[in-house]
Amino acid sequence: MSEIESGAMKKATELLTAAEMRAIETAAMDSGAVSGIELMERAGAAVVAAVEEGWPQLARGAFRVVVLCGPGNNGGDGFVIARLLRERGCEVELYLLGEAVGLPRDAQANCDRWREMGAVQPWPAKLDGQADLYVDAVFGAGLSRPVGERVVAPLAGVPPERIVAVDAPTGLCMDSGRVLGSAVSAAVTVTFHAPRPGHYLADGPAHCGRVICSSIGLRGEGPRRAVRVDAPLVPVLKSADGHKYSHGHALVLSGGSGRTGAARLTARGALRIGAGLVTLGVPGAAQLEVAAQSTGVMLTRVDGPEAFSKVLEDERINALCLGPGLGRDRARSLVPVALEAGTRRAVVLDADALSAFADAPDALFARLHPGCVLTPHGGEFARLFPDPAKQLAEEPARGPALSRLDVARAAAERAGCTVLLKGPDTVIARPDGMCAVNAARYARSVPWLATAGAGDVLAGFIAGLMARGADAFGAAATAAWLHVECALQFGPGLIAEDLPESLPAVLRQLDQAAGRIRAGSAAEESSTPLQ
Ligand SMILES: NC(=O)C1=CN([C@@H]2O[C@H](COP(=O)(O)OP(=O)(O)OC[C@H]3O[C@@H](n4cnc5c(N)ncnc54)[C@H](OP(=O)(O)O)[C@@H]3O)[C@@H](O)[C@H]2O)[C@@H](O)CC1
Ligand SMILES: [K+]
Repeated sequence: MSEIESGAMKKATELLTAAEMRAIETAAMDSGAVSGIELMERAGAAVVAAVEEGWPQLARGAFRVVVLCGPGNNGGDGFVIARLLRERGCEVELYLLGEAVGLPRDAQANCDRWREMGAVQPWPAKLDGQADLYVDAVFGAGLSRPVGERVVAPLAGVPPERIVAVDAPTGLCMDSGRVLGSAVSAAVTVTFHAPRPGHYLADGPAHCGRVICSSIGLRGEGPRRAVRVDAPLVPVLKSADGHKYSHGHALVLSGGSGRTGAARLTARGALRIGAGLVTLGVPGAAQLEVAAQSTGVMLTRVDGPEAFSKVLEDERINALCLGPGLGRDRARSLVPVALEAGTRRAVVLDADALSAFADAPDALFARLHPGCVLTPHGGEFARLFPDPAKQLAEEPARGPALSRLDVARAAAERAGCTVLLKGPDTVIARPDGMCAVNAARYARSVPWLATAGAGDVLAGFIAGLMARGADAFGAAATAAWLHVECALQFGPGLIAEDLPESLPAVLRQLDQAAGRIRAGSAAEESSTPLQ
């Protein structure tokens, strides 16, 4: 079920890095609100609750569990889980990586409690794979270096459907979703307080299975430097009193004859998302072709930079999109004109408008402003930002590993504008470091969105929202979220043309969900008992 159907309408969920989570835990403990041992007990209990839900056969008895504990507090959670499952009548075996001497204090205390009911066995070379459940409590937030084969070997032959991971599957970096050395793959990953970027980025989803985020009674929030997008961040439903010009005018620049399809998709996207007017800027030779294929979109002739400047004398044109099917030569001559108006005009640069500047990205960056959005896929990103891309491609030597958030942030700072780095884990970064992740993962997985022209529509969605007055970051994050919702709405077999056409159904659901919330609050208001 897509999240808009849930009616929850929460716009975004904070994603905490391991260090941010540690700071919240430490602050709570320092304030005296809770002790480390209490947090560990709650964490263990949360995992047991998830196990009871996911493995209902536990309640029927004769349930055999293997718990693998590491040398830190993740292992400490493992001792709690072992004890609680034993108390529920399970047959529990526990193995510890390393020696009990040297465990952190809270983990040590829980190790001692476990010893009153069971043995702590030395690390096995392999396991028989016959238990009903395996608990991976080896490493979590403290993963500091690549994991050796010896660590993951016991779980090597165990099917992921029988593994529950505590906080993260061992070997997965929670900040980046990257594997350090080797990593466990689990059916369920239970994390605490707030999800982490690594549950959504890179390899995270392939290793986590399903993510359950459980409260352990902490109240603190992090610095909100990264969020997962759960709903539109900017208004997408139109108010009743708008006029077409109050919804802006987007101009999409097209390539020449035979290459106008991409820009037409972009324009359609901008129109569907609610720009008041959308015009395609087309070279003379392609005018007939575009006129024959486009309805609802206006046409204007733009042969070169001079004609483009002339068209831009119309101040009502407040958002531009250049790149889809534009051709690199045309991009090189038109992009500087598009950026001349500075922050007065929103500018979305995609595809050819990015590749055209691969040899001289600094010339492009010098002209960009906070009203711009760059929408590179991985290859375009590497051409414009070779240094961060190269660092990201290197095998991580220590944890936490460099993440897609880190490189998108670096790119946004360098470019001085919003950067949307495409992928199933699309990252949108603002120059001040704020990031949003639009995760097409887990229940929002849409492999059929990898289709020609889908990116052109996304650029149109962004330009359309910016024409309507949205800020660059909010427009990009919202467009990315809606793009995935459209793909979910349509389902397999989707082609790019279907994306704009799926938008009305998505918007209708948002409208209905908003209506439900309004109706809900009205009901609450009127629920005072009658006198
Ligand atoms: N704080 C709290 O109150 C709460 C915390 N909670 C739980 O604690 C977890 C975080 O605990 P943590 O910080 O102790 O880290 P953890 O993941 O156990 O690993 C650290 C140990 O592993 C070692 N090590 C690392 N990588 C390695 C490698 N590749 N190969 C070999 N060794 C390696 C590392 O060694 P070192 O780097 O120090 O040399 C160190 O000994 C968190 O995920 C959550 O489950 C919950 O109970 C809620 C309350
Ligand atoms: K773990």
